[in-house]
Amino acid sequence: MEKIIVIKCGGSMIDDLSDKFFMDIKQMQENGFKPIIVHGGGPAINRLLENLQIQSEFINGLRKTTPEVMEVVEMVLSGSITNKLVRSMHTYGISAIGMTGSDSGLIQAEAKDFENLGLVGEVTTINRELLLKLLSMNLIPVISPIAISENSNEYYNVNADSAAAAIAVAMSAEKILFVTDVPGILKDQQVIETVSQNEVHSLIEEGVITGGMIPKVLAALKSLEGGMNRVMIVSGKSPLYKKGQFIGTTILKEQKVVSFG
Ligand SMILES: Nc1ncnc2c1ncn2[C@@H]1O[C@H](COP(=O)(O)OP(=O)(O)O)[C@@H](O)[C@H]1O
Ligand SMILES: CC(=O)N[C@@H](CCC(=O)OP(=O)(O)O)C(=O)O
Repeated sequence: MEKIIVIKCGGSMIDDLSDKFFMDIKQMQENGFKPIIVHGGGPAINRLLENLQIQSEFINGLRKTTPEVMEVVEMVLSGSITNKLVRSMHTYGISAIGMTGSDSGLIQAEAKDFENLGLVGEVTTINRELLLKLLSMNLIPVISPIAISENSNEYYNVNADSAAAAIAVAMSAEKILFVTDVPGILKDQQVIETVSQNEVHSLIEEGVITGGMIPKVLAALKSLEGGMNRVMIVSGKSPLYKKGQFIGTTILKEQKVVSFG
């Protein structure tokens, strides 16, 4: 099996990705890893909506998506950000191919809660074969989290963290990295190096994890439940790894205590 690594690039630092970030991706490929990039773009969507004077609101970290908002979401994610990222990768000599999740049913979804959230999608299926084919050609897929319904009649806005988690699980990836604008989960301004599933829930309840970090850690937990073993939150503003180790917060599966006798 290929050593697939899913890298979710958050919109929070997509314009500030360091040279080292791209060089690290190249290095991963040279070390035999097959990266798949899934990107977000929340802040850029906010800016264009504001310029167009279109109101939008977040409910539990998810953008309520009317058809009008959806047009802007697609324009920014698939029209602008995917292409920019692919061009940057080419500048560093990395062969990448930009795709939206609705290409060839790459990400299929259904409405999460149409009444309250409109066109927000929950992933149901990933076109695994398509991604495997692209990876076998040594291309890095750069995916925007727009999904399509099973009957292709509807398209959906999927939170990029959940899209990345669904892809990592479907591809049986070795690792998923949530690349964001902070060096990991912070508590009292210090990075927490490792945290268990239960501790994550406590950190949310205590109000340590808030805002955009909530959908990220929930997606991280979902990927652990889906069978992933290595889940990390790392910064895109600094090198991804040092001395062969990724730098950031590792979210660990709860260890089951087995008692004998
Ligand atoms: N405990 C925490 N540790 C680190 N960041 C946190 C925490 N709680 C909330 N955050 C916020 O989460 C943000 C990252 O989420 P978000 O802005 O959605 O990023 P992205 O666009 O990369 O997905 C950080 O910039 C920070 O403001
Ligand atoms: C449903 C939903 O909220 N979709 C997100 C998709 C982009 C995203 O997730 O971007 P970040 O990674 O920068 O947060 C949105 O509309 O902002």
